[in-house]
Order: sequence, then structure tokens, then C-alpha cells
Amino acid sequence: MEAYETLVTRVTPSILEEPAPDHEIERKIVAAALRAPDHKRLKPWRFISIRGDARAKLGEIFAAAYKNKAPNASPEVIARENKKPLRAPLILVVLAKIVEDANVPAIDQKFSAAAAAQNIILASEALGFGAVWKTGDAATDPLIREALGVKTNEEIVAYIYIGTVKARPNPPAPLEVSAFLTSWPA
Ligand SMILES: Cc1cc2nc3c(=O)[nH]c(=O)nc-3n(C[C@H](O)[C@H](O)[C@H](O)COP(=O)(O)O)c2cc1C
Repeated sequence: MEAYETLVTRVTPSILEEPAPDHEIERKIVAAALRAPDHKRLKPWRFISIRGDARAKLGEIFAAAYKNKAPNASPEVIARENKKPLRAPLILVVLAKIVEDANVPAIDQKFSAAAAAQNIILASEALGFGAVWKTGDAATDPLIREALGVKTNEEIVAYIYIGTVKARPNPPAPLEVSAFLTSWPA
């Protein structure tokens, strides 16, 4: 029942703060990712943990990448990019690691990595933390990919920002299941 409650009540937090999950809890969170649905057990994912001072280093890379794309960007905008990774004490980067397989198309492998990302979010919540899924340009920018060591057969599907929840928006109005669910044939 608790697991179901987590599923149906989760709302993405608006502010995360210290403390981060410790290393033991982080391993538990990633263990949940490793049980994502995985056709033919290809294990088409890997995860990069970024915490502590490494977040500032990532911020410098975000800022450099932004500057490279938009040389005329204002110092304020660049400073904002620089500080982005400091919005949570822990970031787990989720990568789809696409392997050649006649029966499992690349898109299915990417879906598996997305399921792993969602397992990270739900496991974080179940273990008392909050988590935010982010992508944006940081997921595809070549400079950022290179700095993180992302290989040509890999894609960043998520930066999951994880921490202690300081604030959460009010939950949205409940949705009516029947508005999204039909039976076939009608
Ligand atoms: C694939 C994906 C990428 C996302 N990228 C971003 C992002 O770059 N920045 C952001 O603010 N929210 C992003 N979001 C949205 C938030 O993670 C979150 O879902 C949103 O704030 C709505 O909150 P909810 O999860 O409570 O519905 C992304 C969500 C998904 C599924």
C-alpha cells in the first residue's frame, strides 16, 4: 500500500536542500534503477553520481557550454547556468547505453533508461528524499557530453536532482481516470 501511495501522490519538489542521501542510500536508489524493465537483459543504462564540490565543476561546464552557444549571453544568464547544479546536493545522471541488438530497437533501450530514471525518482521518495527530472540543453550539448565522458552510443536521458525536500508545490487537482482510459473495442 505504501508503494502505491508514493506512486499516486508524488509531486515534483520545487526546492531541494542538504542533506543528500548518503552513499548507502544512494546505492539503494540506484539498485531500484537496475530493476527497470529490460528486454533481453541488455542493461542499456549507466549512472553518474555528482555530489559535493563536483557540482560546482559541473556548473562551470554548464556555463562554458552556454557561452559557447550564446557568446553574447549576459553575465547574469551565465551565472545562472553556473549555479544550476547547486540546486540539489546530489545529481544522478542517467544514460541510455545503446547496444546493437536485432530484437531490441534503440528506442526501446532508451525507454528502459527512462524507466530506470523514474525508478530513481520513486525510490528517492520511498526512502524519504525528493527528486527532480531535468534534461534541457545539458542533455545533448557536445561540450557537456564530452566533459562527462558520454560515449557515442550513449544518450543522457535525465539529470535527476536529489535531496531533502524543502518545498513542494500543492498537488494538482486530481485527474479523472476515465478521461484518459478507454476500452477497446468501444
Ligand atoms: C523527460 C523529462 C525532462 C524534463 N526536463 C525538465 C527540465 O529540464 N527542467 C525542468 O524544470 N523540468 C523538467 N521536467 C519536468 C519536471 O521533472 C516535473 O515533472 C515537472 O516540474 C512537473 O512536476 P510533476 O512531476 O509533479 O508533474 C522534465 C520532465 C521529464 C519527464
